[in-house]
Amino acid sequence: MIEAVGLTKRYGDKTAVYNLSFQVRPGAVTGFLGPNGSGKSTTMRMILGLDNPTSGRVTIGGYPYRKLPNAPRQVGALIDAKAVHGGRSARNHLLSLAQLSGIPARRVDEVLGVVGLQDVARKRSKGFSLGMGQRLGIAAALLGDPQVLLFDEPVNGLDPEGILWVRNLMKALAAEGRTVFVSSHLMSEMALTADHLIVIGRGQLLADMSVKDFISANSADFARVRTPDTEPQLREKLTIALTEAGGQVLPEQDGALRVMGLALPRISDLAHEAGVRLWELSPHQASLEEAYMRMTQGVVDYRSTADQKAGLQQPLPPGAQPPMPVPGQGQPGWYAPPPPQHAAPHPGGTPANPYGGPGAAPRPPAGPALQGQAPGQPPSGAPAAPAAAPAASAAASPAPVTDPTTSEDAR
Ligand SMILES: Nc1ncnc2c1ncn2[C@@H]1O[C@H](COP(=O)(O)OP(=O)(O)OP(=O)(O)O)[C@@H](O)[C@H]1O
Repeated sequence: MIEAVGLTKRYGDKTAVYNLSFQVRPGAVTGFLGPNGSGKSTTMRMILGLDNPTSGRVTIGGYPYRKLPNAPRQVGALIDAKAVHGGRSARNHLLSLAQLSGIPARRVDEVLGVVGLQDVARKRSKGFSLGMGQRLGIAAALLGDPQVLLFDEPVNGLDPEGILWVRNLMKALAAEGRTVFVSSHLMSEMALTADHLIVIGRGQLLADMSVKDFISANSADFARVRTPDTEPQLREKLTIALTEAGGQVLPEQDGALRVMGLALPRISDLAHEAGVRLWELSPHQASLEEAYMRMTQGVVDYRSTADQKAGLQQPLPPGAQPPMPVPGQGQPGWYAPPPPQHAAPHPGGTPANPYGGPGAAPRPPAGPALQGQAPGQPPSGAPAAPAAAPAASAAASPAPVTDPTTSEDAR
């Protein structure tokens, strides 16, 4: 188990992580979510002893990483896939890591097979694509057959097939009873991969709950209602009737209405009483991505400006929120990792039922599980303006001897 208590990291007057407390348990994939610059990598680096906390502590199995007995066999990590000696072959890179940690050479070939790099094992890694580099980083993390695994943005640069492979690998590792902690800024990916979520914004804890609880706490049900396109006055009439009955009504981009706070039968009755014919009345559930965006919207450091001239972002009516697409998520299925240069048959996905139950009232964005300071209130020292890109690099740090992402030259 990984346990952080009051973890805080300051770089000068920049507070990267503030008073973070959480536990990452074995037997589950725990997703570590947050917008860019929210402190995920900094937290991971502190877990691995690559950065010292300004205050607070973080332990693995009760020990700080640097005091962990036989750390390379207990903890594996992918922090920066680029931190590899490019002149070495993938196999030699892994062999040198294995030697340093007393891991038998045969394990190198095993992990090369697991990540699908066996056919390019003798090629220099500097010729590797981003995705192949990620696979090599994952191979290094698996080298010691560790019980605790940390992956920082492991799907970066991977194609859809690679993303599915990583997803299934994480799940398989957790199913074996290992502790799997994986960071991402993509809620959609984490919703498919993780069992539990830790969400941070500007270095602070926003949520710590199971994916199931996150969905039920944050995915508001709503109804889509459509009146005849040919009679706009009916839409207006219905909007007034639904609003007077306590519903929240928002326009959808295609001319339909999004109605929250009223059950479907009630909407139907109100429409009937108002003499409004309906062309559509259907139950929907706001996507998890939308719930995550709402939760973190006050704590995003880097935000694009609208380019209305280019038509990239259309202005919405006053008070309206942008409607989101209804989710249709694919079902994961396990298959062996293919070599990166060969396309494997994609197992495809059966869309999950995207519809929630009708009529439930919308819940507040972060719900009861929202923890710590409110989003949008940064800790002292956290600037509201965009900061410089992180300078953190595993290669430049006093790394533990088997940190798989550390350049061998740096050791
Ligand atoms: N060595 C450093 N010196 C100064 N500031 C740093 C350093 N490392 C990180 N930061 C700052 O701390 C904040 C958190 O950075 P961090 O890389 O941990 O975020 P992140 O959530 O991993 O972001 P991303 O999703 O973009 O990788 C950022 O504002 C970053 O600029």
